[in-house]
Amino acid sequence: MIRLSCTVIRILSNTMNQNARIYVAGHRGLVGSALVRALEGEGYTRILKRTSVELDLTNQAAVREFFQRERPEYVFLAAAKVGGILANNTYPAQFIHINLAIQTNVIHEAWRHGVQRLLFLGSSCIYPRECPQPMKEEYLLTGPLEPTNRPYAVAKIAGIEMCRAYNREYGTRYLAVMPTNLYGPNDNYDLAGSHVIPAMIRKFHEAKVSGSGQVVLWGTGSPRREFLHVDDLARGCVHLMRLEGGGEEAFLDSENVPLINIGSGVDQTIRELAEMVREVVEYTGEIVWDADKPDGTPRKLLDVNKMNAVGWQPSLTLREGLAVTYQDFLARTSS
Ligand SMILES: NC(=O)C1=CN([C@@H]2O[C@H](COP(=O)(O)OP(=O)(O)OC[C@H]3O[C@@H](n4cnc5c(N)ncnc54)[C@H](OP(=O)(O)O)[C@@H]3O)[C@@H](O)[C@H]2O)C=CC1
Ligand SMILES: C[C@H]1O[C@H](OP(=O)(O)OP(=O)(O)OC[C@H]2O[C@@H](n3cnc4c(=O)[nH]c(N)nc43)[C@H](O)[C@@H]2O)[C@@H](O)[C@@H](O)C1=O
Repeated sequence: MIRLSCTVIRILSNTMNQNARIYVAGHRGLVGSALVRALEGEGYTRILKRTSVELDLTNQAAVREFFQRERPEYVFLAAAKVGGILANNTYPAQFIHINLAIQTNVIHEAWRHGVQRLLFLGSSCIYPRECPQPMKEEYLLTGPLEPTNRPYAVAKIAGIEMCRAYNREYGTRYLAVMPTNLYGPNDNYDLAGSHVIPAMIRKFHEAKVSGSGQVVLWGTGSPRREFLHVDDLARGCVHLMRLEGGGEEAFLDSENVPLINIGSGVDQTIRELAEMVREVVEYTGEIVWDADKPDGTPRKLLDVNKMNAVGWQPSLTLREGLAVTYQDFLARTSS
């Protein structure tokens, strides 16, 4: 796979100076922690962080007070209620309520306190269930959504619309980035709430250690998914945040909407993924498919031409990413 072109990035990236006050909302999560690694790796030192206990982003008064006191100049909005297919399907009210509350409070208070640049993280589930593949940004709102995550997707679409509306009415330059399914360090390995990759890593690893001859996976294994290592996503997000005139036009649509997909551009079936994870973990037992569990969207492959056009490419293949993620899982579970 082509390695990230640092030269292109440096040419376009000369804003967001290293003393800028940058708020990473959700800094302990999969995405937020990767954003902090990427920013620190680029020399940023004034990164504002709050846990959900220190600052509950569903509390509007607390969010207002935080922005008033800390005055961030840039905001990465990676705090959200997040989960895999089962969690989304089991807690639809929480997924719509908490996400609408967090993003409404953060986007609005960011604007009220003069933040010109905010990056909102959406998800590839915003596109219609039966979307033409690969999914282009312009396919948003062209068909019915996948029922297992519709409340979450509707909240994310509202977030995109807020960025669009604030940009139009108030002249901000907010970005809405739609990542494909992600994985990497600090992922959620709780089997009831997790996405498929951490679930497979944990299930295969525990079966290997216990000597169990069988691992049960969900659905039919036939849906297709695209995956991106979270460090590649984070570098892409930092890159986008730093673009100024000359780079940004490349991904604005006819209404100047800064909606941009980010993914690897490659997908595979869940069954193929299972074989890859099994190999990485070195598990030799049988895989059983529980068809009573939902499959979800049949296929989710993003069109990533816009992202590639602004000089970003992923650096890790899925197999490489799975290998480093399993090593990270081992390091964390053995300590
Ligand atoms: N994981 C994935 O595959 C994908 C994720 N995304 C998007 O990326 C973003 C980040 O997801 P991800 O990192 O995976 O999620 P995680 O669950 O790993 O992290 C979410 C973070 O949000 C914070 N948070 C949740 N509720 C609140 C609250 N009420 N107040 C303050 N903070 C809160 C948590 O903080 P704390 O730890 O302090 O409790 C947590 O660290 C989300 O917008 C998600 O939709 C998009 C596509 C795929
Ligand atoms: C990021 C994305 O994530 C969610 O959508 P999803 O892509 O369907 O998520 P998932 O990772 O949970 O499953 C992918 C596929 O894998 C299958 N699968 C097999 N075995 C296990 C398993 O053991 N656990 C899980 N979770 N899935 C399994 C599972 O049945 C499905 O077919 C939404 O939250 C959505 O809102 C969203 O944005």
